[in-house]
Amino acid sequence: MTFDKAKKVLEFVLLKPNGVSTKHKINVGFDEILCIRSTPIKLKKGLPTCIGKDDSSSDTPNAIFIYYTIRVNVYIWRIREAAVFFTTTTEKKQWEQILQNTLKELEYRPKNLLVFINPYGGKGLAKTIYENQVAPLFDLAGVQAKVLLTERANHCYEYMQELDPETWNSIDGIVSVGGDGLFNEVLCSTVIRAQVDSNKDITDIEIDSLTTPRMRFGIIGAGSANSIVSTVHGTDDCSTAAIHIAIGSKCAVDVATVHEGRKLLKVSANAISYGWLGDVLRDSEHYRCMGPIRYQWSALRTTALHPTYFGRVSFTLSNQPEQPLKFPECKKPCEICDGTKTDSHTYHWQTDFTHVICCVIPCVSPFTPYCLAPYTGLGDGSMDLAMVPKVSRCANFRILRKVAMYGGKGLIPLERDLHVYRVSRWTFTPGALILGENTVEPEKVQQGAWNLDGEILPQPSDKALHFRLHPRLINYFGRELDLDDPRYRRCFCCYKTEKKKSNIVINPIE
Ligand SMILES: Nc1ncnc2c1ncn2[C@@H]1O[C@H](COP(=O)(O)OP(=O)(O)OP(=O)(O)O)[C@@H](O)[C@H]1O
Repeated sequence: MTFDKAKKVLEFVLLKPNGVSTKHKINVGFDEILCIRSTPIKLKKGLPTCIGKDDSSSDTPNAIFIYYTIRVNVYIWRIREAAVFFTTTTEKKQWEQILQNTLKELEYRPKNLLVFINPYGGKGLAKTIYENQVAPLFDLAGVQAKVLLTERANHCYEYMQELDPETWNSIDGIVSVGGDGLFNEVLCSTVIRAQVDSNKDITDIEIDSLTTPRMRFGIIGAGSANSIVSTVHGTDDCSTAAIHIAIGSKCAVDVATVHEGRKLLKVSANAISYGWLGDVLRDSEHYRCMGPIRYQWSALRTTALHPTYFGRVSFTLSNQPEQPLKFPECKKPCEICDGTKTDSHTYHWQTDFTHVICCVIPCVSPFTPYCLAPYTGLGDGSMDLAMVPKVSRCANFRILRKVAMYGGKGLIPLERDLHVYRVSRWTFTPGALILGENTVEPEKVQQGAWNLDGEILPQPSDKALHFRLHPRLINYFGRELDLDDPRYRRCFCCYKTEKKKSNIVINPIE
């Protein structure tokens, strides 16, 4: 074993009985080492089963056991053991001390975590998943975790708002064991508190920038959709997520804030949608007793009902194009086209919409395994806004089927009804507000509901909603994937045409 202190890398070379080195060697970076122990643990399929106390007085006085993480395939991470034997106990102790000290010096390793478990999320297995698959890894890495079982909706939001400053400042990471809804509570609460602590007014949509919370976020996917965790790691495998938390992986993620005038409604790090997707979520709430299958049932019902909503989407592109964009015409009368009203955004489109979908991150979920927004990234400083005007039931079904089976990527060249833009902020003005002065009964204009990271938000008939992106606002326990790694190229056509990141395509649209 050789230790490169400058690069913080261990090189293991397997020796022949005569001391000559073989070709078998591996390099292990310290940021991939979970722990170093005097006593071994039992691993089953790359995961710890029985840990036991690390006691140097046990029967392996001349050995140390190094547990490091490996990527077993494109998505899944597991643990491996390297047992190193020394000729004397003194030599072993010297090595052990040097390695343990180097491990302690790693600045990104979390020491204190706050863990929220929603015992009723998804299939109700969150607590079991935490105890069996997550806690042993945290124990191995020596991470202290304070665990709280949520008792009601908003419990963890309130808990974090009321946390005393000393505890708040000692937390290195917040882990939610549940679905996207629980994570959204954690996200909103942390982002809001970070702004209060730094005297920033988060309700002001024009604010220069928000303060990045000092703690990182982690999700153990124990909910129904687990979209955010699947997007970050390319999988919702709980042990993979736990390994990234334990070794302190770090990546920055974009976040959007949702405003109604001077009121902050939500903070989102996933997908915001109006029309069909919002209605599916609203309808699915009536069928919670069916479990995760309720989404498929409500999708069928909503497709049959086929709602469309009149409104105006105005937006500002994240990068100005060289040539002005061409748009389909607005549904008349449009006050902005007529010149009777001005708009703070560069572009607008007023029509009847079947879908308005904004993705802050690519959005991998069981229903969109190939990404809803394949051309956006986790922390690329932009969100993708997709609009589909009123289309027939058949056309809508075709669009949904293509997204589910091939992802959003295949849809863009094929569907002329789909309009996608890379934006930094946008506004939705509901039909009733536009028609206010021109209709006798604006309240009779139908309003849909928003699906905000899997939570329902009804669209008020008399207020516009504003959305603003805050690039790389939060840090997540995950890795920026190496796009040039050949393992991401899964088939010949992908290899030839583009770089693949799990199932997320990175090349932006030119
Ligand atoms: N103990 C609890 N009882 C009831 N609701 C809770 C509890 N804890 C959290 N919640 C709320 O339940 C909602 C859904 O939780 P979560 O996301 O964990 O599970 P889910 O069933 O997978 O939902 P989703 O459909 O959002 O994925 C969250 O908005 C959260 O605020």
